[in-house]
Amino acid sequence: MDDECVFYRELPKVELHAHLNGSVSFQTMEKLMNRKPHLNIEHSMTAIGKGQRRTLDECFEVFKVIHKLVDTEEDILMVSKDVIREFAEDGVKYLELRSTPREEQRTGLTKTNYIDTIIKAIQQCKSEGLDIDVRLLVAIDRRNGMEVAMETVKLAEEFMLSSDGLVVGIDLSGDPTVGHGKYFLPALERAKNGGLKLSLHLSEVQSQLEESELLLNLPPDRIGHGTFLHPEMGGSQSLVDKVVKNGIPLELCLTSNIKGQTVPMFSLHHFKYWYQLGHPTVICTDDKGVFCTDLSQEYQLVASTFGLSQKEMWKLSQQAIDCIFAEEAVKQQLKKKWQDLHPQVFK
Ligand SMILES: CC(C)=CCNc1ncnc2c1ncn2[C@@H]1O[C@H](COP(=O)(O)O)[C@@H](O)[C@H]1O
Ligand SMILES: [Zn+2]
Repeated sequence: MDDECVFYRELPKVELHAHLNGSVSFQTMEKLMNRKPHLNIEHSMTAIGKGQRRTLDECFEVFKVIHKLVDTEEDILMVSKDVIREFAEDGVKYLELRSTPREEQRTGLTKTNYIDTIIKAIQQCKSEGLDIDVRLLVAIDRRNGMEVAMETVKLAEEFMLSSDGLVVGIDLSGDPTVGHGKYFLPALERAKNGGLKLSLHLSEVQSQLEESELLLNLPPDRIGHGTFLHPEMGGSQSLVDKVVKNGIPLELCLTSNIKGQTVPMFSLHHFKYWYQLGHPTVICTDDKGVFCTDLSQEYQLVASTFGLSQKEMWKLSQQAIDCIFAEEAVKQQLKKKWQDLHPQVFK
């Protein structure tokens, strides 16, 4: 590893946009494939390698394959623990995982068990002494419609009350070309009123002005991607104004956007636009397994693409602490941790 790599790995980081089943590493995938050899699934079907690009449709096909491999409580426990360990090894000190609760008739998996198992994994990692604070966002997949969305919110509410602060919010994700955001407003409003934080995939693809306008009125607590919000990308000044006025942080995932072809090249990534505005942005991975990346690589990529210094990158990782969904006391603990680690990272 060269000095730059070492710096970005040692840099303490906050990861706020990581889909559990998109974050499964090559090594964990190997274990899953060995558990289910009859499925005949190969690595080329679950990840998009270096230099490769796929259409959005093709990317969403990948998740269907992964879901076949992860369909028992045992799988979910292993996947969750491996993903948490890998983020910890990469220098992530605070992680918000997100995942869509699934039921599988074949294996008897229920949505409640699904969430319970992820919580169990978080607790086990904690008791093993891993230096990472992990929280969970329960995800709504747009493909499943408004009724399932409402059920999901109710389930998340129950877990928010019973999980000792581990379940902190709701994510709206899934294929952005399916359905319309307006159908999810009642569920999202209920979540917000009940004390769940909202992170919404917004303007991930072009021509979603009306949907973005509606969803921004909630307003959400964070935005995933927001690729097409600003006027140069076919968005509008009114959308930008709403985001800025409400100080809504953006979760930005460079490799994901390049490999999913919503952004043509790194130098044209909307990180630049929002960073120049001085608006809070958080660098994230989205799906580190599918896109073959990790958070330290994403930080290094931002630094090299936009010519930011190590000091500026430190500031970015530190400012991400203010965007987390966990309570104020956790923010204070993390700020102290960053202070303590500073001399070691800049030795
Ligand atoms: C296609 C592409 C470029 C992916 C990146 N952008 C994404 N946009 C919207 N939803 C996503 C994305 N990546 C993952 N997800 C959601 O996360 C799920 C996988 O994680 P999980 O099963 O919820 O644990 C997917 O089925 C999908 O609902
Ligand atoms: Zn995402």
